[in-house]
Amino acid sequence: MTNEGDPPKPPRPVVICGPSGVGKGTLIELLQKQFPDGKFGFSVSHTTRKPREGEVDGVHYHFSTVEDMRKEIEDGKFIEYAEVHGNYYGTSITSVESVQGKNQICLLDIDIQGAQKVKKSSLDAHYLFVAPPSMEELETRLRGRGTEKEDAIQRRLSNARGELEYGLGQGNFDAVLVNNDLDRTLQEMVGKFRGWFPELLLGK
Ligand SMILES: Nc1ncnc2c1ncn2[C@@H]1O[C@H](COP(=O)(O)OP(=O)(O)OP(=O)(O)O)[C@@H](O)[C@H]1O
Repeated sequence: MTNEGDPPKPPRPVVICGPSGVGKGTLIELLQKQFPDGKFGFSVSHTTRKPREGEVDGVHYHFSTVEDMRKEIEDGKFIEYAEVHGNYYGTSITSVESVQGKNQICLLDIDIQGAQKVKKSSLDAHYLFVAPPSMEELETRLRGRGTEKEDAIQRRLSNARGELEYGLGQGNFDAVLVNNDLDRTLQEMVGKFRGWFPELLLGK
């Protein structure tokens, strides 16, 4: 029950999942460019992996250490966390709250393990899965990005099979997009968002 004096309820967050290299980061960046007036905010995850070239602490990730993250996890500061490809990744309560506090649609770019935990949390989110047109194309993108060594690429590709199976499973996501042509996928994504947030995304 909401009373007149209550602050407005923030928009529901959107969890965006998909195998590494499928294009989640690229799509989120383009989405934010299409709506430059701050309709969307990005929940900045924590990670213990090393920053890639050009990645900025507090913008792309909060770069942390295994020791610090374990402590904060124990202290209950994370909505979800997971060990992926040998590193910890997690979403802190504060990072989502700081976006919601600005009344923005909070975007969470997280892996399947994380999404499953978010589903069990009190965060009432929409779930979007991004799939590659094929495993071959996913491999091409991962290699083309040039940010991982061979063993990391292999690990990501082998994880991708299980992720795809879950992502494409009946009822696991509210929407599934196949990221073939980037521009088209972006427009499909915008279409889904318009359906979920009609009043927020009017006329854009
Ligand atoms: N539709 C597309 N067609 C061709 N290349 C694409 C497309 N979408 C993204 N890419 C390219 O694929 C590579 C991987 O994209 P991106 O880094 O956004 O993936 P990601 O899903 O965010 O990966 P990670 O989970 O590892 O961060 C990038 O080099 C990007 O430019």
